[in-house]
Amino acid sequence: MPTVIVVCGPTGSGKSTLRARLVERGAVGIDADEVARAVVEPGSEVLASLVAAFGDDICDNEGRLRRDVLAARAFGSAETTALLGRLTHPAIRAEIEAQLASAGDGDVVVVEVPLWRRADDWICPDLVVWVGASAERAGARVAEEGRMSEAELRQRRARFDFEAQRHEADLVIDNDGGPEALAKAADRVWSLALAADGKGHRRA
Ligand SMILES: CC(C)(COP(=O)(O)OP(=O)(O)OC[C@H]1O[C@@H](n2cnc3c(N)ncnc32)[C@H](O)[C@@H]1O)[C@@H](O)C(=O)NCCC(=O)NCCS
Ligand SMILES: Nc1ncnc2c1ncn2[C@@H]1O[C@H](COP(=O)(O)OP(=O)(O)OP(=O)(O)O)[C@@H](O)[C@H]1O
Repeated sequence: MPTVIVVCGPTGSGKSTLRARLVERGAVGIDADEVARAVVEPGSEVLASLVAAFGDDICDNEGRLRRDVLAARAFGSAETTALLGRLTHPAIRAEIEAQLASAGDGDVVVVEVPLWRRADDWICPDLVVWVGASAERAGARVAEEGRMSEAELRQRRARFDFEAQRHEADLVIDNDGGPEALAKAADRVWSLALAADGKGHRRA
């Protein structure tokens, strides 16, 4: 059995950076956002179902998803947000489960999955790590990267209950410090993962 770490937390908090630090220490990395992009490639069944639900104009002339258009339409209400999840999450989960199933005994697999909740009842990790950074700090970092403004980051964070997610985590990392502090936190996660040795919360 591999040891599975879930890394979750708000937009721009440092999840990918922590995942990268863990991969440097020997973990196998999985990024749910990357999987989520793969399942809506042109010609995919998931994209066809999204077009049927949200309209033809969520795609451009080449049949590629216009993410901003879908986001504007889907995140407008709780009902359409839930519909988006029903149409996309099964395929995302199936692909992540397949990648987990192909991991070897003794591997440490780190799954970065922003929207994970224990009640969703999938993955069954040995260790759940929540990475948080203040909206000011995370906003400054992503704005410097040119990825989004602080206002957009706040808007994205408001779409999901990250506080409830934080309360469910085994380990909470405050990533308002610098890269050295995050590297130390990665060392701590790594030693907890090695101690868990695939015998954590997961069901048989
Ligand atoms: C609608 C999409 C195409 C918009 O893409 P876009 O690149 O503009 O935004 P992005 O994916 O970065 O999402 C931004 C943030 O919105 C929030 N968010 C995304 N999906 C959801 C959701 N179903 N429910 C609540 N919040 C969500 C998260 O905070 C996320 O970090 C995209 O969010 C999507 O495909 N969502 C459905 C799949 C999903 O839930 N992905 C999230 C991780 S697996
Ligand atoms: N401890 C840190 N010190 C300085 N910069 C950091 C630190 N942690 C993360 N960053 C920077 O903050 C930005 C956001 O980090 P990252 O991409 O890891 O967040 P994320 O949670 O994966 O974001 P998203 O939710 O969009 O996937 C990046 O530019 C990253 O280099």
